[in-house]
Amino acid sequence: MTTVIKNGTIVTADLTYKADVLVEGGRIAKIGQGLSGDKVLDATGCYVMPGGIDPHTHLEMPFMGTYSADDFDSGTRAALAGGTTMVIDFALPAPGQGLLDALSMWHNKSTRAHCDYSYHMAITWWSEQVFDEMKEVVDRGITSFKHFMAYKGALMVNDDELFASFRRCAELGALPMVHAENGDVVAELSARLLAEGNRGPEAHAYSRPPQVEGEATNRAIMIADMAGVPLYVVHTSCEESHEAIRRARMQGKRVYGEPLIQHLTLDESEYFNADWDHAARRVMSPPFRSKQHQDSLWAGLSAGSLQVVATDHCAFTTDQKRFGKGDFTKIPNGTGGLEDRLPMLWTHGVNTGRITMNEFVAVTSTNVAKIMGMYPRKGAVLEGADADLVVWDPQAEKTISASRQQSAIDYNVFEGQKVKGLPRFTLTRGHVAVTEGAMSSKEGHGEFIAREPNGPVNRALSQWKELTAPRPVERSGIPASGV
Ligand SMILES: NC(=O)NCCC(=O)O
Ligand SMILES: [Zn+2]
Ligand SMILES: [Zn+2]
Repeated sequence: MTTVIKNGTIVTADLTYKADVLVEGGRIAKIGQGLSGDKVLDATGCYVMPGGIDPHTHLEMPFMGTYSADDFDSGTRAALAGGTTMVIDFALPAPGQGLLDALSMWHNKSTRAHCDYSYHMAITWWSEQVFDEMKEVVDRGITSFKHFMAYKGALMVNDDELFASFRRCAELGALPMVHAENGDVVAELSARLLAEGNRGPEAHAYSRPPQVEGEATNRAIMIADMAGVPLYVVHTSCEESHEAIRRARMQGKRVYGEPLIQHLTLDESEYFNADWDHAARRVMSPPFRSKQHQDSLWAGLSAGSLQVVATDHCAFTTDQKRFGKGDFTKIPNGTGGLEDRLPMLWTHGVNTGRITMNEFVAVTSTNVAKIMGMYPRKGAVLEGADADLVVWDPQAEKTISASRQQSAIDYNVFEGQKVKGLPRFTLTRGHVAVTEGAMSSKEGHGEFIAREPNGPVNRALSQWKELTAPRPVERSGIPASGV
């Protein structure tokens, strides 16, 4: 059984051209003119692009005394509905729990996935066992390790643990990632705000100013540089953090920054809404920022100093958010966005001229696949690549509404936003999962994608670090060791 996508314009990270795409056995079999197949998908007036890859989701994640409400069933349905064909979630060992143990827990959850997936492994504590198991994790195709510099007393790791883990990542050809906020300062500010009677959701934003993010980003960059490893900074939300990344890249350091669609399009005024529920539903870390920070993030995407747009999809129901009534520190942190990332970015990015269509493909798919070690199997429209494709109708419009979403929660942070640019079809390894909003995805269709360590950037950086490593000076008559 073959499927042909006809009459569309292929848009990749670097090319735009008219051609048909033939899909067979879950892969792209041929790209060319006048192709035919058993089943025809009409792409007239549409762009044929690699499906989105969301590198940052938390599905059924145990967090702040509860579990995020979208699991691998509803979460990956939401992804496909919005043109995203792969998610990278986080396996999160409880402090003291082994990495391989956590991994099998996440493998159990993801059996329900409708689209392909991978994980990052979180380093939430440090020991010889963690050090040893990191190798096995990489051998099993999980090549990125996440570190929380915030959430003191829960997930946070300290600088000595960061340095040890980053060095281990360097040895293994893996990529360390950071949630960059100074957790000690956030804890102090939170306690002071509560003591002063600041108990509402707006205090969440007061407790996490841009400085805590800028400081932690810079610290992580310097630690990664000393460990000789590239670094990926998740949910970059402000100019202070972007500035640190930009500066590091200008100095030749290998650092990636990931803004979220929420930070690009929603601002801090949401927290001043008179409705407690409205504000609490938007509590996430880092919080939404001012317009000035948003402009910085958009500029970073067009300038190339920021490489990826994600969602950090970590959705909680209104009832879950209400755990924090009277104490903002107990509001579960996180927002949704999986179904809306591509339409919102197209509407506010491509339709406004802030980014090109090709840049859109790069930041939503191709750059993720390259950075995360799965290109060109994913993130490409090339013969032999997985047929994870979105046929994008730039004229299709809708108004975002929780009443029509796949996500399991009872609201949407983008409620009422009009978007122009939607999937006509979404294909996951050749299976047509979405047709003009109608779902035909299959629970359990999603497969785990093993990723490759030691990509070109890791190799180049370790070569450079080896070349410039400290060496003893040879002096005549004195052994170099100084003995
Ligand atoms: N971002 C957020 O508020 N929740 C999800 C966990 C995290 O990424 O920090
Ligand atoms: Zn985070
Ligand atoms: Zn996250």
